[in-house]
Amino acid sequence: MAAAPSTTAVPYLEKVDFMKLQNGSDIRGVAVAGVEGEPVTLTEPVTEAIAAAFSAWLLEMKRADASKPLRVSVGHDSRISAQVLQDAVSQGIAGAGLDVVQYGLASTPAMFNSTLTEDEAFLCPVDGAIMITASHLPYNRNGFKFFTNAGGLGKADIKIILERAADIYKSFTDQGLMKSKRKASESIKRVDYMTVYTSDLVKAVRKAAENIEKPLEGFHIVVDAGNGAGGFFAEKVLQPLGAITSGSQFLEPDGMFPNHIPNPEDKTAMKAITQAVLENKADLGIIFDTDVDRSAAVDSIGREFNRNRLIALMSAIVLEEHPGTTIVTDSVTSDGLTTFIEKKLGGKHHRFKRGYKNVIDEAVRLNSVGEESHLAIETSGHGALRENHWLDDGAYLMVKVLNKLASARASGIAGGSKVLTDLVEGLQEPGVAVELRLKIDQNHPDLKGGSFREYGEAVLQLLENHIESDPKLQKAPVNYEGVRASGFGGWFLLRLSLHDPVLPLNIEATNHEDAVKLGLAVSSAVKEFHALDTSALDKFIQT
Ligand SMILES: O=P(O)(O)OC[C@H]1O[C@H](O)[C@H](O)[C@@H](O)[C@@H]1O
Repeated sequence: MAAAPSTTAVPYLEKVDFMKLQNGSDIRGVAVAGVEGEPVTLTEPVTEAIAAAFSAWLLEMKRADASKPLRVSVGHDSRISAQVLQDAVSQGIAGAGLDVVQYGLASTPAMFNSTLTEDEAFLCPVDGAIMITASHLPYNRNGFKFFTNAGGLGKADIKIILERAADIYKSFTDQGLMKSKRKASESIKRVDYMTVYTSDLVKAVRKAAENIEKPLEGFHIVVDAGNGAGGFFAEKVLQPLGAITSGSQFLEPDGMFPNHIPNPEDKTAMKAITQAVLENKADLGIIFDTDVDRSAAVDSIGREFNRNRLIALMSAIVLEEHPGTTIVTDSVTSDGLTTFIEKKLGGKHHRFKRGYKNVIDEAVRLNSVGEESHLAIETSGHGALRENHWLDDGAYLMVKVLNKLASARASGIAGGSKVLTDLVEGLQEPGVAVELRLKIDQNHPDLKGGSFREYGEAVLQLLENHIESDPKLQKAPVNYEGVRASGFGGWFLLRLSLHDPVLPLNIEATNHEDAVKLGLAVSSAVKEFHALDTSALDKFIQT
């Protein structure tokens, strides 16, 4: 029960209120009031407690070499709550006795990079980094991602930090908060770190192009940053490399995202960049999500390098450099992609679980047990390369694509982005590809007090039994998540969402009719589960 209304800046909160802010390996919540049914959960004191908890965690991690105060960098995307949360985060860090270095508008990968950069003039490397972002979520949300030089924090660390934050929060007083505010205002340092990060990207392309100063001279490349944090890519990366960037759009940060959702998985967003490429007769289009850890591209004739096609392109590039290497992907990749990677490119496709951190951790694990892997990539556009410290960086993925363009030009091959399009030649693409998200009603009596996860697992178990008794369906021989089967010239995967009480169903087939047959197979298996909202599936199989 909540305590009586108080005049303090620190209203009573339970530990569970903190735990609810965990979203896999991120923290996410509501930071702006005004949306019905979505009360603010990331208040300033909550944020300060989380930053203080991260600082305490970091102090423990780095205790051995903490002869001088630890440094933590703080950056944010274009959200309207960014400034308020940046102040609260800074107070949490300063209050814990650590040094705060603010970067202002930044990308998530740049924040990780700041733990690796060796440059004292920019107060680098930092010991820890906090990115304030909620990726492509609506304007009222926000959240945090945390990094050390070992990479992004995982689920288990986030849980510890939130538990600790709940305890710290309990000890907050109005006077204590005033004190940390004063401490922060006296000690915060500001650094233009994005200059360091972008010049690293520029250097990487120049190096790949035998140190030509402007290897992209003559290329016309348009960027769509969706009013997120990625606008820097046009001016600070492409232009110094000689590319023309006119026609680039939505480069100005605007946390209301007035043009489209900054998300390469969003159809409207992809349409917007495709249109910009065609209207400007550009060689290439590049699109980023809000915090630039994801990206996609569009070739000069408007074909998307997105989802399986982006993975195919990146696999082709990486397998040229590392023949035979294993490509780790998420679970919703197509059968056609496996054939392409294994038969055409001579690599190995390891289709693992959904979730960028899962994919990256799996690639790292494979290398540690002697299986060489250089690329971990998700259909969502998250991708990480071994050569880039397994940092999932949408901008770096595009650097690899630019390298390919530049080296083709250097060796006299003309034709704009055709060199890229040719690389994915032969990838079989389904006529129909859908993702239907089936919600589990957590208050339904069918759950019998159990969790939605248990309920979801029961649905999956029954579906698996059905597949085994259906001669038209073949269960995927190797599968790490949910239930995947092939049949009718296509496949489906039903799995539990990483975060929500939802069973996402992916279906791919040559045509709608076959996709419906796959949908019907799932539908007949799950029909007894009344807490499962199958309306999206019902609608699909009726059309
Ligand atoms: O399991 P889902 O609900 O489909 O969500 C899965 C997605 O969640 C987040 O957005 C992660 O950043 C992605 O890496 C992941 O793919």
